[in-house]
Order: sequence, then structure tokens, then C-alpha cells
Amino acid sequence: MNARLVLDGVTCVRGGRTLFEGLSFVLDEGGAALVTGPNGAGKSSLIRVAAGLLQPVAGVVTVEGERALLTEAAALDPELPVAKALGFWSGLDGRRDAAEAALDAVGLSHLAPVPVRLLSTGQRRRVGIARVVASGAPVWLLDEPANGLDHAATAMLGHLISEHRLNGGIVVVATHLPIHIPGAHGVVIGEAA
Ligand SMILES: Nc1ncnc2c1ncn2[C@@H]1O[C@H](COP(=O)(O)OP(=O)(O)OP(=O)(O)O)[C@@H](O)[C@H]1O
Repeated sequence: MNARLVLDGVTCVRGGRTLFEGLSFVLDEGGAALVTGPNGAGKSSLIRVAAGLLQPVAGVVTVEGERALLTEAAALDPELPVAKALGFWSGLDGRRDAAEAALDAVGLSHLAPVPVRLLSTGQRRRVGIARVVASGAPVWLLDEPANGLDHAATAMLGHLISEHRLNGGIVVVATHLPIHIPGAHGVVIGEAA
């Protein structure tokens, strides 16, 4: 996988408050960053900056490779069966066949025919993770990926992240839950106001 993510002197201001200032790090193939900090510190904002959805007031974000974003909003049609909702996205990515394998990777093949609206919180999050896996994108940007996951599903997430990195992918994880990501670059965002 050809992947690289560089933040160079990035400063983010929201609602008139500086969330982080002059933040720099480089992730090459197989690299990971673990973003931690209290509620409201700016973890989600950093993910959005890395995704190109939020413009920093200073600094530059450089990305090589496609990005896949996981946020609270699963962006899955609630009325569609899980397999179809997932297939919609992987189809857009030109990888329709990847949906089935990704659903299997998160242990939810049995839910393929079930409408998204009937999923539990943790199941919905796992389908969101499957969407990231199915995308084939080398740069994963995961905002609170372990929210709603039980112990086994959190372990599964750790395994998927390890596998992705072994394949040369990059992962940025913002979390307030303990997730062990070996060798991850630690990014601690300052105290909440
Ligand atoms: N659209 C916005 N306009 C102005 N301020 C915003 C906006 N979105 C978020 N903020 C503020 O930016 C700050 C950082 O929010 P962010 O969601 O990045 O924090 P976080 O570290 O992810 O928090 P949490 O752990 O609670 O999810 C908060 O004070 C929040 O109120």
C-alpha cells in the first residue's frame, strides 16, 4: 500500500478556542497514531482535519493514498439490509465484492439480511468498521472506534488494525477508551476548557 500522512505545524481553532497548536507528526506505511485527551479537547477535530473536512488555521496536512473515515454517524441507509447498505459504499469504491468479506471480518455475516435500523449500537459500529475495511483505503481515520464495542469486538478491532498496518496501511485512532496499538505515535490533545 502506498500511504503517508503528514501533519506539519497544524493549528486548529473552533468556536474561538485553540484546540491544538503547531501539531506535527509523520506516519509512513504501517504507522499509527493514538489521539487521546479529555472530552471536548479536540480529538474529533483532529480526525476531521486529517480527513480534509476541517480546515486548519495554520499548517499543512499532506496525504498519500485514499482515506476512510469512521465517525459516530454510520452513514448506512437504515431501511436497507446490512449487506446492501454496505455494498452501496463498497460499490462506490469500485469494490462491491469486498462488502461480504468485510462483514465476515467483523463477525457479522449472519446479519447480512437484517435492516440496518434493527442493529444494536455495537453491531452498528462493527458494520461501520466493516465499511472502512471494505473501502480498501490505505489511510484509516477512526473516531472513537471502540464506542459501544464489547470486549471481544474491541479485540477484533485491534486485530483488524494490526492486519491493516502489516499490509502497509496507516491508522489514526482518536479514543477515550483504552485501546492498545503497539508502537503508535501518541498524540495528547490538551485539557478541555
Ligand atoms: N462546529 C463547531 N463550531 C464550534 N465549535 C465546535 C464545533 N464542533 C466542535 N466544536 C468545539 O470544539 C471542541 C472540540 O470538539 P471535539 O469534538 O473535537 O472534541 P473531542 O476531543 O473529540 O471530544 P469528545 O471526547 O467529547 O468526543 C469542543 O469544545 C466543541 O464544543
